[in-house]
Amino acid sequence: DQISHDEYQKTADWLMSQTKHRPQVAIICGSGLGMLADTLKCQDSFAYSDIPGFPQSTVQGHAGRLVFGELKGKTCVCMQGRFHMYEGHSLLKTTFPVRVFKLLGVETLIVTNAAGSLADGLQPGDIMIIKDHVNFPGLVGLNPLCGPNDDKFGPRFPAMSGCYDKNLRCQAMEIAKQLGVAGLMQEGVYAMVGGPNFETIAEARLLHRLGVDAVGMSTAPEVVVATHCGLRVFGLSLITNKVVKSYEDSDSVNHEGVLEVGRLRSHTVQQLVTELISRMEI
Ligand SMILES: Cc1cc2[nH]c(=O)nc(N)n2n1
Repeated sequence: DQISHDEYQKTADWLMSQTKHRPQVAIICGSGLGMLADTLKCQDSFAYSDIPGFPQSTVQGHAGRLVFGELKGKTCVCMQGRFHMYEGHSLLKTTFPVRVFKLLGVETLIVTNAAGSLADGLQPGDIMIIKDHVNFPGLVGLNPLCGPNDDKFGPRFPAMSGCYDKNLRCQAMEIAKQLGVAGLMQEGVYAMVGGPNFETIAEARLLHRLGVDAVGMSTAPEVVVATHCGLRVFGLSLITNKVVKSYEDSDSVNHEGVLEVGRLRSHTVQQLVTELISRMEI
């Protein structure tokens, strides 16, 4: 199944007819991090179900609203709730909003997600600035860019090296120091797995051996599409749990625990993203 350029344009035109906001920054809020949207000023918000072409979010902890507004003088659009491959959506659907943001004039995409940590130094409650990702589904052809290329968005064979903007990563670390939360933060490699099940111990050990620091079930397809159409990208993972890597360890992870850490740290993530946006020279 394909999505035509006109379908993206139709959604963008509908949104532009419903709000005067013309966003420069788009933010995709991960599990339990939707509160960021509530801090936008002069909000115009829309339920995904009211937006032509938008899929429906079905995951507990994801609201399902698109919120436009002002944040530190920058016009932003925030996704409260995102779409995941494990919900059964095609990757064209999970990444549909990214191309709509491009057509609205957005230049920078900020993605946040919840993830389990494989790196010994990353504890639950820590924040990982995404330095790079491993897109496992993409490596086997589950990729939103599969099919005829839409040259209006980007090239047939887009480069992905450096898709997480280095300048924004440096600024985020600087902000963390000033906020006094640098101790919670480090850069790392994020891996996307399809889910919805969490990893087996053998899978966790394999990922760790491959140099992955945190693992989640989202983000990579959105970033691939964003990079394809020339958006600058910044990503961070809120570490919700340590992935079980030992057969002696009796712990196991569950979605409730993932949401709990999201609530705990969401204020810090909010401060970080807000400050990062306020420093953006648009
Ligand atoms: C959102 C999320 C949280 C975790 N934790 C984990 O151990 N493995 C995952 N794949 N994920 N994904």
